[in-house]
Amino acid sequence: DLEQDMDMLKGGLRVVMKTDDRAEMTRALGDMRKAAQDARTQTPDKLEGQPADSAQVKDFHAGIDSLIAQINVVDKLAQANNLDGAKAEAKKLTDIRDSNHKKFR
Ligand code: HEM
Repeated sequence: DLEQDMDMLKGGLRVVMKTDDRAEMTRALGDMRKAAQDARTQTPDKLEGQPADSAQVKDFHAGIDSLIAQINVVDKLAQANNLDGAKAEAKKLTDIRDSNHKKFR
């Protein structure tokens, strides 16, 4: 469920910010991408009962999509073994998290 996906994102982000191992970082990013893709199929409690084509549901999907896009940016840097660059870009994941939590949590 959505809570599990969020917990996966949290664990993954912690690894990304901490690790100095390229393989470990890319694995964590893969887990985060999977969790985000699953979250996209869920409905937050706040949006329960909203039609699938409502502005709020679309905005939720857009928030998840921006998270996945930034995960991909971080992953490209990690793949290139630029772990410092990856960590710098990973800080933007927390901005995306915070702005979306304000709206949907
Ligand atoms: C790296 C990014 C993110 C992290 C680390 C993160 C982490 C978390 C955590 C730890 C929780 C609490 C889960 C629990 O109750 O056990 C949570 C809840 C939640 N998050 Fe995120 N989150 C992220 C991004 C997002 C994004 C992008 C969205 C929406 C577009 C979002 C929407 C929500 C919602 C709706 C809840 C409440 C879940 C519920 O209904 O119980 N999160 N998140």
